[in-house]
Amino acid sequence: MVYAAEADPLCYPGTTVLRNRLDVQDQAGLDEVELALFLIRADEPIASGALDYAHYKAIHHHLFQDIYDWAGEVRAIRIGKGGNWFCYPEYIDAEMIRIFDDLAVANYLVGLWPHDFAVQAAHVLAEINAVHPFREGNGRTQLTFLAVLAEHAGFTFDDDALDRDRVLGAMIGSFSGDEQPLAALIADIIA
Ligand SMILES: Nc1ncnc2c1ncn2[C@@H]1O[C@H](COP(=O)(O)OP(=O)(O)OP(=O)(O)O)[C@@H](O)[C@H]1O
Repeated sequence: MVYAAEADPLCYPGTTVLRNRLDVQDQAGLDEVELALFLIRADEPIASGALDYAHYKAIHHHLFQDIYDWAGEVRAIRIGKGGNWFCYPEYIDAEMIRIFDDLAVANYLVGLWPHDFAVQAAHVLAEINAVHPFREGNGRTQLTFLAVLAEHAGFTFDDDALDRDRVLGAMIGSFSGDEQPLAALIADIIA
């Protein structure tokens, strides 16, 4: 997805196309290979971990390692979408550590009824989305982590039930503080 961003050293000069390991310099071509390589990695077992910030970064690295040298690394520039600016880069680490500390205190949402899991997981996802730690690949990392979190808590997670437009609408709503559509979406895809 194309971001509103400052001049970005990660992009080819004079473009908004991210430098990539395949050296594809047009956005349509990059979108195509990025999706193909992502799908291969998404099909592999996802890195196991402690459901902490390091694990979250390892998931991003796993998914995007074939495409970007900086896979698993936090962005260094300010970015936003649709008029919403995400966390400034200098505060990303502190915010992510806080979010994952809260998740640990909540015992990783284990032992909850599905409705309560959905409400609390929606809050975690909304917070991570507001931080948007990576330059690209945040949405796919969020959903992959949600699947890991749901399965760890004993739920099954139905990827196929994810509707892109519904996810987008729910995430945008959550940015403005309305987490209910995101909670309803999560409740619909876990069992
Ligand atoms: N205007 C917005 N405000 C808040 N969040 C947004 C907005 N537009 C998109 N998002 C969220 O940002 C995430 C997408 O981030 P990013 O483009 O880095 O990830 P991606 O994996 O490359 O893209 P996608 O999720 O579209 O496949 C998604 O969770 C999406 O719902």
